[in-house]
Amino acid sequence: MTAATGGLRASAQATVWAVLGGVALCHCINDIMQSLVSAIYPLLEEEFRLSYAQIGFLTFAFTVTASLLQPFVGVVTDKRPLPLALPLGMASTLVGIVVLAKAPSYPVLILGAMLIGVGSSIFHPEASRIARAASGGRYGTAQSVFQVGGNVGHAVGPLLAAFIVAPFGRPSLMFFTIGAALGIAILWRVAEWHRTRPKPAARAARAAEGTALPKGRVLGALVVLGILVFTKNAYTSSLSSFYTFYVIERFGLTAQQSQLMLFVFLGAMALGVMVGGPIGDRIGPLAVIWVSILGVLPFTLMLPYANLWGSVALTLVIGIVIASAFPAILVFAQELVPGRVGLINGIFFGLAFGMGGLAAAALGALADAHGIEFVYRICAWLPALGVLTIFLPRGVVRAHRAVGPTMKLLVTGGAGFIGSAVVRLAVSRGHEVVNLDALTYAANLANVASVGSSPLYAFEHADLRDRGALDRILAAHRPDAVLHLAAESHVDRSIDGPGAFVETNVLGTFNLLEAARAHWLREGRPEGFRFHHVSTDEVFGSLGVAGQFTEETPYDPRSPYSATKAASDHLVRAWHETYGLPVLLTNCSNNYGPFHFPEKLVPVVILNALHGRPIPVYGKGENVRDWLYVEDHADALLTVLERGEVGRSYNIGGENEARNIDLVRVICRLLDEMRPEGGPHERLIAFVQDRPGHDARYAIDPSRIREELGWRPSVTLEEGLRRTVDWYLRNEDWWRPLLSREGVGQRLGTAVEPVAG
Ligand SMILES: Cc1cn([C@H]2C[C@H](O)[C@@H](COP(=O)(O)OP(=O)(O)O[C@H]3O[C@H](C)C(=O)[C@H](O)[C@H]3O)O2)c(=O)[nH]c1=O
Repeated sequence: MTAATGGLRASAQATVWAVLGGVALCHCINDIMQSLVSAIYPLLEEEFRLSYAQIGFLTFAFTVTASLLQPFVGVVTDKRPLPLALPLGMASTLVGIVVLAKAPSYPVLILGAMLIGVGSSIFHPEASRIARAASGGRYGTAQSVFQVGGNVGHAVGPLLAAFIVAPFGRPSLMFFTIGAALGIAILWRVAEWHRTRPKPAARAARAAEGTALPKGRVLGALVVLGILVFTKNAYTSSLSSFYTFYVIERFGLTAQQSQLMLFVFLGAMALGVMVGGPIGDRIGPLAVIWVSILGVLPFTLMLPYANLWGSVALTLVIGIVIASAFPAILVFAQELVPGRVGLINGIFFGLAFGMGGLAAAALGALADAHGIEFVYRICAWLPALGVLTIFLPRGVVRAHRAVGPTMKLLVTGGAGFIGSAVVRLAVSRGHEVVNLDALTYAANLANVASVGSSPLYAFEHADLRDRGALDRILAAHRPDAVLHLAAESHVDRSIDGPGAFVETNVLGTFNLLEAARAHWLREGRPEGFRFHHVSTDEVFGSLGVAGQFTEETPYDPRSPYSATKAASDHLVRAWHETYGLPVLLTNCSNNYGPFHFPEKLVPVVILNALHGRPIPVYGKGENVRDWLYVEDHADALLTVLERGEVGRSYNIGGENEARNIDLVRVICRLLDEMRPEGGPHERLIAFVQDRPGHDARYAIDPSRIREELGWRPSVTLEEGLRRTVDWYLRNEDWWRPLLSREGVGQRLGTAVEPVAG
């Protein structure tokens, strides 16, 4: 790999870290103020003679306000960014602190706590969303950085309380307002950045964020995650609310010493959230949730039996382990409901605060009745609820896991169907991506709107036939690899007008090879450079009833389209043999999935059925294709790019062979279930004139990629089609404008007379 390949480019990295650092700092200041609510409890108890129940209720007043407001803030921020949210949130917390410092009575104390709750509810969802938007796909790390700010704030709160509030009394809270004013100034800068960054239209962004699981499973998984948030927060918040009393009672500590003990606990939590996110980005958030929620149980059970120093050690471990779950829970939930990050943040922060407060109030009453130790024994068992993680769907987070070192990729055809899936996945894995696209009839920038504002993404409007433009773009961006997907791809169109296919697929690939070779030489032939040509299994011709295409199958293209792809494959191999250009080739089977342009079989069937129009099946529908879910294909392409052997080709198939007619029937049945209308959709099937030279059967032998690179498709055809149909049902905004594009909805590929000229 080149020197640049090992990490993100400096500029993008600096932007990411500057924004994340700013958000974390603001979070820290905000949460220092917030944590003072519980840190001054011993003082309040002394001054106002409060019972545990009243103290619990104070926490409840703070958290109930925060939890009820946060989902609303989340919904608003999904619709449009709120540049004032962060300063406003901080300002409200600030006023709450002043009220708390001056409060003459218990009811005014409650008012102060509620004002701090309002501040938190405005602050948290939006700050977390900014962190995610700036993260360049490392969502876990972004949540960790954001949350470590909060946890450091929570830990520093008791420390300040120990040395300032405890000796000098409540009015010293005013000191903190000065620090908070400083925080607002920094926040203003972050908010300014947020306001001025390019924003994709919210709807297009939602449409572009990929598929989701069936609604029932999403809901079930969200409920489980909600219970885990409850577990984590009821546990940590009730522990921290009563910690000071617990250690005072058990070990006879002073108020100051008890605050130091609280600092150990909250400081350990800061460490926990710091490590949870990056580890989650590596091994998957689900694994982190498992380890942390279940792993904390034995340590908690030991706590009531430990001596003072044993308690300090256990407190450290418990804090680290339990807090490492939180970034992972949040990232997992965000992945479940793509495009609704604000809402999910709102619900989860709301739940986190609300559950903690509810638990504190209830446990406060219990502590009055049965003693503080009893409360501990209840808390100890809460993490057992972590067993519910077995119900969480594993597939959701697979695509978002960072793999290998990051690179700067030039992706051609990144506004197309397969290209855009590669762009989205590559950005989500932290790669920098330059999307080069000519924006011809099948391209659509809405396909990449979800990454459009990422600092890792850039777009270049250029045509492969323009060699000058290719040289300029390669010199300007200096990519570590070229992933070449741009092509005219529709077999029917190649029958009606083969010229465009020869120009783009053959001459375009030739131009790109030459421009890439010049770039590679200019850069000093970097060892890690790759030119990856994405091709098709159609180059191998047509199979009979048995057999499969291997990488050794002789080329036998039979349509103008496949002939041009075969030609470009040969060019790429020749550039490797002759000039030593480090190339990779992949030949894939038929793709399907979200963002598929409505000229190919799967979207044609879905949309014609939805409109009650005839579903055209060529010939008798007995032709067989091997169906590959597009997001699996994108994953395979990045796998080959990262680990494939130079000069080698890899066949990528879905291990899902089906006759066209059977596939069409499955889609009809899915639509009967998901959008029942009139009668069964199968009634719309119409057998029409066959495609000239229609290849009978394609089937891929995927042994090489499976055995050498360990890649396999992740979804069955039934599951992939269900996701696809669901996506089209939910994304009319995306497909509706495409219906008026040239040739869509018409029968193509029957013009066998030569075109004049
Ligand atoms: C559009 C249409 C197609 N068909 C039949 C024709 C084929 O046997 C099968 C799939 O046709 P489609 O045009 O969607 O895809 P292929 O011709 O197999 O080619 C596709 O998969 C390969 C790997 C690529 O490399 C091509 O780029 C890609 O377009 O359904 C119908 O029966 N009715 C229709 O309305």
